[in-house]
Amino acid sequence: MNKVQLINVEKNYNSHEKLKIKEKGFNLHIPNLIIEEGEFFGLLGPSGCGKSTLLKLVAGLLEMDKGNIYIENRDISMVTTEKRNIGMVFQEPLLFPHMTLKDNVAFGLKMRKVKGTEREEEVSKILSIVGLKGLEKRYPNELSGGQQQRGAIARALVCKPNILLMDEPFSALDPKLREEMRGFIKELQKKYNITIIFVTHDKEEAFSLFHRMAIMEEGKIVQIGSPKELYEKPKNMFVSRFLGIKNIFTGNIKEDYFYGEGFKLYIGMKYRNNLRKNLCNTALKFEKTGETEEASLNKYLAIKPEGCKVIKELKEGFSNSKSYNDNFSYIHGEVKNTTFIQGFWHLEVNISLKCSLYVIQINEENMDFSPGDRVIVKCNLDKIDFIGE
Ligand SMILES: Nc1ncnc2c1ncn2[C@@H]1O[C@H](COP(=O)(O)OP(=O)(O)OP(=O)(O)O)[C@@H](O)[C@H]1O
Repeated sequence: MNKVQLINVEKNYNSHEKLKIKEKGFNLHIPNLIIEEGEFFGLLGPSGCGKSTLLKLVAGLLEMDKGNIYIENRDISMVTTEKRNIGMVFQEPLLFPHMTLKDNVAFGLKMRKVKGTEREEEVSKILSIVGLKGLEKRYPNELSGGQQQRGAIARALVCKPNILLMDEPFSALDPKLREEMRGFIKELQKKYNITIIFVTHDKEEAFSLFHRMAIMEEGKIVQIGSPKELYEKPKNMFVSRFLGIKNIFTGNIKEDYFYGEGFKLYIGMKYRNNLRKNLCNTALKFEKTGETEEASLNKYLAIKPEGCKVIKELKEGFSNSKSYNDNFSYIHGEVKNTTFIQGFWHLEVNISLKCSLYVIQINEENMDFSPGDRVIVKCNLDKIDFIGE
């Protein structure tokens, strides 16, 4: 079921009278965004791309210039914030300092005129759900950062909101607590099937939490998908860079090879497999120059670190970049850096004077690596792709 839908929503800060005429305005435009019931949905993007603006529009804290917002198929565009029944959690817990935790959590219910005993029951229930039972009488300054944020979550959930909006709720916490809180919200979301829209610019947070996420740039959604989909098929260089996807090389395709800066990689099978046809509409721009299409292509080649395997070069005469069977390509290199993390090698291999390839592979017996080792990198052609600009 559609829980939230935004249709043709626009917010233009140009019309903000405080902005000087010459100042470049900001324009948010969301043609159509659907968030499903029980979905943990992320809004991701660099600072200033409009994540909080989008959240505020859903909450009714900002007025739209155009468009409609629906919650459970009801147009709430003209409905006030209080009547939208939305829970909100911000970066700072924003608990009232002069109230106990219990009173803070009860506040929303009191405003809704929920009677004493029912209120007590609801507050007690939600405090035990967020793991704060026993701390009812404490004031915010007597709670840790994580406890305060749990208090803020309890306060947002106690009125049984339609949706929970969270704007970088854990970014002020230290790394250990942040991880703990991520685990906590993930479990809570799953257990109670809460629909959450969560703003972050932290990739790690995004990959560990969201069912789906939207990557935003300058007020627009560039790509939507599950973290896995976005990692495997980033739409363009902006998404790839933002997600920190490694091993992206510029170069040209000619015949069965990709020519990067100082290296070449056999991509025959991948190329023949109609990849070119699939990408024509999205990524690759074929210039009609009269030359062969292949020669005139300027492309970004992405090689997934986990799709490669580094093998020690034992014998001479291994011809560079030749495929021994159709689904792999081989490239010579020299190990530049090695890091061993919990059973995995993270290797940086120089494949030319200008380019290095980052590889992640499981540790195997007799497979120790050191900087300076001559190696062969075996690339799985299923794990290479081309990306549009
Ligand atoms: N009230 C306002 N008046 C004018 N411009 C504004 C206003 N609020 C935000 N902006 C501008 O709109 C753009 C989007 O802001 P927004 O806070 O939505 O970004 P964000 O993606 O949430 O950023 P961050 O990650 O830094 O919180 C920014 O360029 C910002 O300067």
